[in-house]
Amino acid sequence: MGEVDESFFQETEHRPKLSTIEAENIPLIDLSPVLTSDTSNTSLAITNLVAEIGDACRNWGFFQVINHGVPATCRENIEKASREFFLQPTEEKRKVSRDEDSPMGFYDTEHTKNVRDWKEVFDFVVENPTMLPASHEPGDMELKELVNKWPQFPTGFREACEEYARGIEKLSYKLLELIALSLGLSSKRLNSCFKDQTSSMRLNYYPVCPIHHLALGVGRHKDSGALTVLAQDDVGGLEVKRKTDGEWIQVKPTPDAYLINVGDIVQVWSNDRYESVEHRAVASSKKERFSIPFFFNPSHYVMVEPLEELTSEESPVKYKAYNWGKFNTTRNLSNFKKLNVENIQIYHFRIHDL
Ligand SMILES: O=C(O)CCC(=O)C(=O)O
Ligand SMILES: [Fe+2]
Repeated sequence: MGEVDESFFQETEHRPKLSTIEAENIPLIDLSPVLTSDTSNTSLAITNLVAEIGDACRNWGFFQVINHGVPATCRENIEKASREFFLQPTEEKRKVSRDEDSPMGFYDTEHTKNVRDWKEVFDFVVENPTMLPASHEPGDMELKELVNKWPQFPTGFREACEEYARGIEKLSYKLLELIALSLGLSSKRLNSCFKDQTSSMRLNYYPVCPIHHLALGVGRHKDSGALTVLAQDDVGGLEVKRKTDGEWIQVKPTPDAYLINVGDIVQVWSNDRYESVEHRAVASSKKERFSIPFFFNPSHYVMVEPLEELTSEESPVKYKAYNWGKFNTTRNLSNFKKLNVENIQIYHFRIHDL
């Protein structure tokens, strides 16, 4: 990481608090009922599980899952590969640097809400290549291919990433189906939106931070996709904005669990029944931290809008339809540089005169 400069400094109101509130941890949900049967099963265990997921999505927007079916070795392999990759000298990592034309790979100057994050990342797409709009201009129909850039070292890095991605993708479909059921939809109602998925994965490395009281590992934000499945190590640092009072709550890491949050797309599909909740990661002055989010995202051509089944005269449509690919491409522009404009957000598509 380069010299400490003011681009890392959060505005006073967004700086981390020195003491965080001890609160109950966010819900921990046992997925074993869907390990042994599929989501079309109507057993009492599945009905109860669906109700738990619905409550967690409504009350927190976040939950943790255990007995999720992802083999422990998959996670161990990618965690080891990630650690070995980031602990290499910067010039080695820069061999797979991302840039505007080829946005997958290594990056250490990301900004969230125009403030630099205290982290390094490595990004890859789950389908290689992935198609996305070439530009954010609404009239431009040209597509571009996102292609992964794999480092030569550590050996086995690519295999570990690809194997883990397949395991988490399977879990993501299960979660999508459970969330659909919890909204009163059929379990497979949303699956076709992911036919040409634009899902991506990120390896996050948060180095020890000497200015942890001024900077954040990742600044406050909401995830713009459908679902995020996060593996965090045992250091901790992720904070979630509690819906009841707006306080930042630390998510205590649970061994072998994945942390799930619904993103903006689920908020729009559900017509605000489930909200995408703001979160951030504090940086530690003592320990480096690693995390791995999987961003489960639909095909670029999906028009995101409230689902017909969830709107009615009593629950009128709250969002205008938007094209996911264009939204994503516009959002990604701001990750590369400090912009003087506000980032695109779903509330720009909100219908105000209800
Ligand atoms: O590292 C974490 O705990 C959170 C990362 C995150 O929120 C993100 O990359 O979107
Ligand atoms: Fe996030």
